[in-house]
Amino acid sequence: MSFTLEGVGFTHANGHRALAGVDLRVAAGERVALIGASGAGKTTLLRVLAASLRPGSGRVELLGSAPWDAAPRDLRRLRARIGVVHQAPPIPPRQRVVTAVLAGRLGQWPLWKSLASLVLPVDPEGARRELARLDLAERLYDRCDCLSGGQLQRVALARVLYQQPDLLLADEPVSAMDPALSELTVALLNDEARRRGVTLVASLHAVDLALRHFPRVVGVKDGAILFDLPAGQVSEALLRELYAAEGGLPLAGSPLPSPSPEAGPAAGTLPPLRCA
Ligand SMILES: Nc1ncnc2c1ncn2[C@@H]1O[C@H](COP(=O)(O)OP(=O)(O)OP(=O)(O)O)[C@@H](O)[C@H]1O
Repeated sequence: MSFTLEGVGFTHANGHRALAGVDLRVAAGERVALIGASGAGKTTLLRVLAASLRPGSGRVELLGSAPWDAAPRDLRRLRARIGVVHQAPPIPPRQRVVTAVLAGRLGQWPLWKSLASLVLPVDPEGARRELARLDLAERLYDRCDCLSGGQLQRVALARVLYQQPDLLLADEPVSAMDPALSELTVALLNDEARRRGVTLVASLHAVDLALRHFPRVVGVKDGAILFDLPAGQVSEALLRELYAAEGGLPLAGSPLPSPSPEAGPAAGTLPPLRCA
């Protein structure tokens, strides 16, 4: 089992109950989409799965260990095996793209290597390779505050691809991308998970993307699981119930261009900071 949640509940400090009685078991290598209206609890659920939020009730087991019973060092090791793509990537604005991508392995490298990489990137070719998969290789040495929201999301995805985690969590990873790029990016995430046998859980606003790319779809409503079904069994009636408060189904649309990986600048020395 990749993870097990049993009766998980979480209430915010202001008394707002974000999760209640959530049961979810996902086997290693499964690919699961979380869908649901805004405020349903998807981010909170992903934060519990990332071992960054301790639930107030219930049992959590992640990658074979109970994070909240583990010693601090074991908890750090566990977190290094979990890759998270945040809704708004927490990337320092002045950081170069290459450094942001290589940060994916900070939890796995010895301290000297992590510190060295902050000064002179230790594996620019590795970073370039992952960026190329997202058609962003030419921005390798740019500063992150020179990127658009969608480009920044691709940097965050390149970072998690570089990390090679055992459990990959993505919170609305394509929310700032246009429909065509969203389609390509969600397909890439699924290909990566399939190829490496990694467990993938992604929350998505676009229902059509979720149904097209993920074998298993979990509908979250009011902090609880409304349904947990193979994508082919998710009916329109269930979707209407899930999004009743939103007055319509959120869709992305899906024209499909082909990827065009581009070579970036030569590695080795750092070119001056620039905004391309
Ligand atoms: N820090 C907080 N303090 C109080 N309530 C919060 C906090 N963060 C989230 N909530 C509430 O918890 C509930 C679940 O929020 P969550 O972010 O998990 O939803 P979501 O499904 O990810 O929404 P969205 O799709 O808009 O990102 C919401 O009602 C939200 O208002």
